[in-house]
Amino acid sequence: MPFGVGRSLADLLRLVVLVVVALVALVVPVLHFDIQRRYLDGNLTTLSLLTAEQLMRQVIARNPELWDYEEGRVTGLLRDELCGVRVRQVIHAEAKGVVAEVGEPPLSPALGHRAPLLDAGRVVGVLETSASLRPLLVDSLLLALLLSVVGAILAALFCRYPLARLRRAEHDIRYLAEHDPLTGLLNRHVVEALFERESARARRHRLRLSIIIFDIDHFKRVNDQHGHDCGDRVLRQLAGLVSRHVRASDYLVRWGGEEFLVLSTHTDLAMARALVEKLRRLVASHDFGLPQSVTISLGVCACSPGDGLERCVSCADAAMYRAKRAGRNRWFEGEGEDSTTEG
Ligand SMILES: Nc1nc2c(ncn2[C@@H]2O[C@H](COP(=O)(O)OP(=O)(O)OP(=O)(O)O)[C@@H](O)[C@H]2O)c(=O)[nH]1
Repeated sequence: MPFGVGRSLADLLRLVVLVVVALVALVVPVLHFDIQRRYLDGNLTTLSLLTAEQLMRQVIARNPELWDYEEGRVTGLLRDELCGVRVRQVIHAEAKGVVAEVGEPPLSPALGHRAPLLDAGRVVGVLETSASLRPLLVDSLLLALLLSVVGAILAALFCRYPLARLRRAEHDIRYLAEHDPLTGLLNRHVVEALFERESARARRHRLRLSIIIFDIDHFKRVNDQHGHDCGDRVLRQLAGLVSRHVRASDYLVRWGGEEFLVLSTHTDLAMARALVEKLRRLVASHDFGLPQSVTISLGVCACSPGDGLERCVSCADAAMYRAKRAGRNRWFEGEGEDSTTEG
């Protein structure tokens, strides 16, 4: 009968790790692309500001066979990297249109610049520089892929080791908070939340919900006559016995010392009566390894829709005390109309 509420710290941490990995894999490549684009843009601007003379000096130094300089005009082709970037240049002579074009126009998306081409202070044409952004995009996409893979591996390792340890610790803490250490049953701290959940479900599906409270008869005598350890053993045996005979959809709770509560879902009063009688007989006929038999007194209450936990418990509790007063080893139902004794 596992019971857990709320989102765990481990779940929250896992979410944070996934968000961080996704952000890094997204933001770093975008930043990388932006920085590279600015760098390229700066280089194109620098190149556009070259004078014809400077341009010629650089170009001829690199490709002397391709270049020709006549009457202060630049003609010819440049296929090279200037200022560290591969560029396409279209050089216009004054009023003569394009006189030189370098390579194919870059595929879009591309960056472009236009600047006057000067020769000895005279404008001899227009220098256009442009560069494709595709290599940068490819680089950034590869970086995103790399970061995603590395991030996924790190996140998987984190979830497998530190997070798994945290999850186990959380599980242990939750188990201790929700269970009774002696019997392993749920403890009374969880009943409020359980009842809220199950009564909401019962209202939605028009089902009935019953509460049974039972208490071991003269348990003090067991402790006094056979010792506290023997009393503990009886409590553990009783818990195991009853939990094997209630439905998986029922909740068996150690309510206090030698008192137990069953929150029985999908159970109306007729079914609850049958259950309490079954439990009473079961315990009374079980061999706990003691000279005397162990019996229980029970109280049952079929909760009405809208009843709170407190009302249902006090109804079942009052019925159980009536059973004690009436001689023990018997059960009463809430509001106390009926009772039965050992058959
Ligand atoms: N061994 C053991 N005894 C417990 C534990 N919790 C409560 N008890 C004992 O349960 C006994 C309950 O005694 P009482 O409240 O007088 O009830 P009772 O003797 O069962 O008598 P009735 O309930 O009236 O039938 C006390 O002796 C408690 O010490 C526990 O965890 N282990």
